[in-house]
Amino acid sequence: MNRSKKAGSVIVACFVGLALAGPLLAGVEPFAFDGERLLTPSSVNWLGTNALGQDVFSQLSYGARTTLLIGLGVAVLSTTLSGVLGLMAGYFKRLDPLINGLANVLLVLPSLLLVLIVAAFTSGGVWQLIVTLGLLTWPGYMRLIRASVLSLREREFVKASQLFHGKPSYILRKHLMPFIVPLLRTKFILSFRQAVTMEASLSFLGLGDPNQPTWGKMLEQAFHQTETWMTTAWQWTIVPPMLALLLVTIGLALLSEGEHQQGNRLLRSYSPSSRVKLLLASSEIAASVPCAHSSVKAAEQTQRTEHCTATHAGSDNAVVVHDLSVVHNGRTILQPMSFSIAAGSVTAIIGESGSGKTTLARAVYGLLPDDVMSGAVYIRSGGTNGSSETSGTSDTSNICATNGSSAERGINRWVDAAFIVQDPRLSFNPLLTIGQQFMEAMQGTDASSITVSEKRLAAKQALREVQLSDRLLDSYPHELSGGMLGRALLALALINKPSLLIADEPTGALDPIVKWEILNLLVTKVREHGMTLLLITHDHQAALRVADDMMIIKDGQLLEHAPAEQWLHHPATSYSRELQALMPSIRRRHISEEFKKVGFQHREGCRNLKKEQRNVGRTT
Ligand SMILES: Nc1ncnc2c1ncn2[C@@H]1O[C@H](COP(=O)(O)OP(=O)(O)OP(=O)(O)O)[C@@H](O)[C@H]1O
Repeated sequence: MNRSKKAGSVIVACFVGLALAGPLLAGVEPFAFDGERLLTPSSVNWLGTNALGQDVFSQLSYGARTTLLIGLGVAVLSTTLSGVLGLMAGYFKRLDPLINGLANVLLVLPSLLLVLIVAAFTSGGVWQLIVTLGLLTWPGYMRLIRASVLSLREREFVKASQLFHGKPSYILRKHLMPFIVPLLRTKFILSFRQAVTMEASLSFLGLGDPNQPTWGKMLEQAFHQTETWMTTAWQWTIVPPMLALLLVTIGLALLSEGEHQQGNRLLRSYSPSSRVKLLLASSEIAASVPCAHSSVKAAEQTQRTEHCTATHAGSDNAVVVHDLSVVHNGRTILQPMSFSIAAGSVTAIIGESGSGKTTLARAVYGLLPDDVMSGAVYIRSGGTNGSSETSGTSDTSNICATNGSSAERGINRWVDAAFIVQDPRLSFNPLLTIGQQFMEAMQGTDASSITVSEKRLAAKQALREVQLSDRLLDSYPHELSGGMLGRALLALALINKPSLLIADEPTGALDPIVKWEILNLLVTKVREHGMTLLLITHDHQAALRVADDMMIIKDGQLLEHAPAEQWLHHPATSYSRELQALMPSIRRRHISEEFKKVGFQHREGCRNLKKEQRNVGRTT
């Protein structure tokens, strides 16, 4: 329970206590003429007496009963109507026009006028007021709930339940209701508060129930007695009911704010982490970062240290991770780890299911909330704004540009780094065309000088690069096959030429042929543009075939981070040997042969790239 909710609960609980125990403690009826007029507070009359000689404390506590009863009654009735009618309107297409039409009629009616008329005709009876307010205040939240149900109704889990002949009542109760409970809680509190203020206003206007003591009526009586203002009597006849009304509404407001904050928790958890920053003076950061994981025995990692030292010494890192750890609800998911990824390299992260690969990728990309993540991640700035230059070319200038105040900014998603998820359908908004989503991705760049038609041209080019027709720009995601969506996502990730591309099982949902096509395309494009790839995969053979470096994760611990060939021939941990034992030996030999070829080509490519970078650096 958050602080607002706690404070609100305490205040409301105090008034519930007053409503329950107050009348017993007062010992007198609220309308009994018990003492002299306008008696000051004393041990007999705790809050003195009013101008009619009635006990103020007794009226205040009986008033709390009436107020809370009306609040509760209206909240229950209005919330039930909102929930039930919202569910029915959203789920049953035939009932929707009827319920929605009724809601529209009620929304345009002047509800305050209706309440006044009903109160005037029914002498302000408590139950009449509850029914009137309950019947008039459901449409707003009903429409919110209906909208949620309309969208939830199209989700796979609801469709699956319908296919298994789940009864509507079961689907509504089990699958849809849990989603709208937070809305109902907020609605309950808001209706309660609205009813309390409405009742007080009606009583103050003399339209409340004359047989029930209420805070509004106490105020009305006090305001109409001139002695109240001529003497100090206002201190006990006006302040207590006024304060009670104020506190109850503040308590309810705090409760609703607490609900709101709680509801936003999920949303907040997806706000970009401030621990992921742009890599600035990379050499300084790199020098302070131990390359190997501290928990790995020193003897086991001599060779790796050489590799890492070489990586740091070049200060040519695309990613530097410093003391990164992730703890979810007290459970350590990632143990502290520090490493760096060389710019332009492909690093495969492998490990068994649940070892923390996705968590690591999400932490590096800044998708985890700050409160579960500690340490820091630095990512080299990227983005060529769709130009045909390689990101390697832009990197040099970007690193220089970040040596100032702009270096403090967090990374720009899709521009400095991009994330490809296992199911491309989850990355695309189903309601926007592919083209619109490309435009959105390009907004993060320094695109003020680029016109819409130029952006569209860049998007078309990106689609062609992944062998997709540029006509797909006007298609919606559901019109594309899984393989096409995979390619489109790759094109989207490449559009700004980010310096880092994180791919979490990018081919997991595809058939073996398309899988290889996409993986090849991914690695080819990454190499072509001099980008850095962090590839999470369960396919160890594929990882060995395409990766320069391997990262082995087990139980949230970075066991090994070594060049792929070295890892293959000299695994440093028994876990790596176990993983390798699962790979067919014939394929291993084949991969080993391939390494010689691919490794040579890659080294050549890197050398050429660095030469190009130096040349561009000189000319600029
Ligand atoms: N939001 C979360 N709250 C609590 N625990 C989580 C959360 N996200 C992940 N975990 C836990 O962290 C551990 C690692 O999960 P993660 O998804 O990173 O594994 P993985 O190696 O990517 O697995 P897979 O290969 O199956 O995708 C799991 O035990 C998971 O239950």
